[in-house]
Amino acid sequence: MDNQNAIEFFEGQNLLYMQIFGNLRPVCLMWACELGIPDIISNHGKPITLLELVSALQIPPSKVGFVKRFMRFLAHNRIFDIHESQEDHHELAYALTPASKLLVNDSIHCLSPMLQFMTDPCNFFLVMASDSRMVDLVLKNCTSIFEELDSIVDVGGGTGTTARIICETFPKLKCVVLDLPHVVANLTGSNRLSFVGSDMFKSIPQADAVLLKWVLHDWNEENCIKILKRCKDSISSKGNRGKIIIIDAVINEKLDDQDKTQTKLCMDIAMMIAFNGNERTEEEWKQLFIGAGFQHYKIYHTFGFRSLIEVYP
Ligand SMILES: C[S@@+](CC[C@H](N)C(=O)[O-])C[C@H]1O[C@@H](n2cnc3c(N)ncnc32)[C@H](O)[C@@H]1O
Ligand SMILES: COc1cc(-c2oc3cc(O)cc(O)c3c(=O)c2O)cc(OC)c1O
Repeated sequence: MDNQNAIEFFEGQNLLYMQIFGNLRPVCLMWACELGIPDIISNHGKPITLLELVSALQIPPSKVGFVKRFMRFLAHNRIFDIHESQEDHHELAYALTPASKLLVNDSIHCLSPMLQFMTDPCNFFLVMASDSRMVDLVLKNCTSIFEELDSIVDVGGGTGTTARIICETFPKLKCVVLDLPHVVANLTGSNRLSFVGSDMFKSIPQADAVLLKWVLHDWNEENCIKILKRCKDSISSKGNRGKIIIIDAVINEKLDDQDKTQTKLCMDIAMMIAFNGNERTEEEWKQLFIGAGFQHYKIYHTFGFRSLIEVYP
C-alpha cells in the first residue's frame, strides 16, 4: 500500500469507527440529563469545577476520573464547555453551551422532553409541545406573515402550544386548533382559541390561513397532496389572498453546513422508518405544491434547521 492509499485507508477506518461508536452520543446525552448536569451547572451560576460537580452528583470521590472522562466526551460533542483555570493547578471547570442551555429544565425553550422520547415515547404530546415553544422566536422574526390575518387553523396542532403563542402575539387573530378527536378532547380554549376534533384528510374549517407545523414530514407524497388539497379548500373564501404556512425542513446539502444537513438527514431516516414520511428538498416541496394545485411559494430559511414556507393558490 503506498502512502496516499494508507492515509485514505486509515481515514476510512476512523470514519467507520466514529459512526459505529457514535450511537453512544444520544445515550450519554440522556445520562447527562438524567443526572441533572445541565440544571446543576445552571444553578451554580458560574463554571463548576470537577470536584464541585462530583459532590453535587453525590458520586464517591473515587469515581472522579469517570466523571472527568464523561464530561470530556460531552465537551468534545459541544454539549458543555471546559475551562481550565490558570491558577488552581489547571483545575477543570464546566460551563453550559448553547446546546445544553436548551436542556435546563426551567428554561422556556427546554428540549429535554424530546430527548426523553427515546426512553418514553408515550409522552408524545409533551415532546411536541417542547418543540413548539420555539415558535415565539419564529413569530418575532416574521410578524408580517401573520399580522395581516384575521383567522388561522393550526392543522395537526396537537394540544395547542403553538396556537396559544400565536394568540398571545397577535391579539386580533382567531385561532382554531384541528387535531384528532382523542387529542383535543377535554382541552379548553378561550374567546380567540378553539379546538376542533376532526380528520384533516376529510375537512378543515374555513380561515384566512392554514398552519402546518411538523405535519407534512410525517406523510408520503400522496397523503401530503390530499392534506394540501383540503387546506386549499379551507382558504378558498379568501380567493388568491389565503395562504398555507408550512414549518418544516428543506434539505439543501449544497448550501447548508454539515451539522444542519446531519440533523435534517437523521430526521429523514426517523420519518422513513417510523411513519413512511420524509424530509424534502425544495424541488420535492415544489412538486407537492404543484400536485395540490398551488401556484406560488416563498421560503424563509432563517429558523435553524427548519424553514417557513408560504404557499399561495
Ligand atoms: C408531529 S405532530 C406535530 C404537532 C404540532 N404541529 C407541533 O409542531 O408540535 C403531528 C400531529 O398531527 C396529528 N394528526 C395525525 N393525523 C391526523 C389527522 N388525520 N387529522 C388531524 N390531525 C392529525 C397528530 O395527532 C399530531 O398532533
Ligand atoms: C420531528 O418530528 C417528529 C418526530 C418524531 C419522532 O420520531 C422518532 C422516531 C424514532 O424512530 C426515534 C425517535 O427517537 C423519534 C423521536 O424522538 C421523535 O421525536 C415523531 C413525529 O411525528 C409522529 C414527528 O413529526
